[in-house]
Amino acid sequence: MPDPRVLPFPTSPGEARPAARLPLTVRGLGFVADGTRILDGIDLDLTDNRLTVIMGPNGAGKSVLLKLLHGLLPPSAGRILWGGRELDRHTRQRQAMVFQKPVLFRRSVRANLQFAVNLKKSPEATDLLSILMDDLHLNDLADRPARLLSGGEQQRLALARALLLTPDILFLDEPCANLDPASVLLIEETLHKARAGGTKVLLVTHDLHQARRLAEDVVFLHRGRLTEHSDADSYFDAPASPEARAYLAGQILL
Ligand SMILES: Nc1ncnc2c1ncn2[C@@H]1O[C@H](COP(=O)(O)OP(=O)(O)OP(=O)(O)O)[C@@H](O)[C@H]1O
Repeated sequence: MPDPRVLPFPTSPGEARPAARLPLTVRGLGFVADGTRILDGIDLDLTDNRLTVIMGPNGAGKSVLLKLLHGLLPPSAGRILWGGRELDRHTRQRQAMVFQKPVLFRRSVRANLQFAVNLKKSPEATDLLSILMDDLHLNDLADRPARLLSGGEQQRLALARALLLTPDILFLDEPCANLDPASVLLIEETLHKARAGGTKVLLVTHDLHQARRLAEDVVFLHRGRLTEHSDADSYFDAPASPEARAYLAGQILL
């Protein structure tokens, strides 16, 4: 009997920390814009399937890092390897991204979701559609124009559409900013299920409560540099870097 809490992605049952389907290696990554160094010397290995939270003060470079990893910006220096290879069209198709401001088609909720189902062209996609519509409470909204939904409703739709692609990697950039607690809960429960189903989740959030609820490991950025990558327990209980300690204490970092 399949576990109804787990989305039916292909998975390796019984493994608490399975290897990521698409392991990431980053070496010496840098991004310069208009002569300003936004990211510098980033080294990072994400090789297992833990839910990784990326934290850091405003302007630290978190969104830029996600965009570089997803191929939305070109690096100025360094290398990003997915499964040992540079990002290509095939690898990109194994990734999905949810932005803080959802990017939706000017069509109904159902049409937005159907677009992703059609891309997958698999019989399982239709089953997954019905699970995600239930989980994210989208059934009553199905015929509404997506652009007229509230922020929380749009974000639930964006997450459902991303997960319909059954991505190996799911990037989320502050997906719960400005959402009410009920929407946050629905999104977090869905992320737990996606992670349990084998999707590697990389989430940017400023919400410490959310980070504590979700993170299994934490990457901390400060002024374009990666100062810490720790297990979540170590990060929250005894952060190794002075910058992360100050951030968690609510001090303004300059
Ligand atoms: N495409 C771009 N071209 C040039 N500069 C950019 C670009 N995107 C972001 N920046 C700059 O890079 C810096 C880091 O931006 P980024 O959005 O990654 O920060 P962040 O850590 O996500 O911050 P926040 O927590 O405020 O969302 C900022 O100073 C921003 O103005």
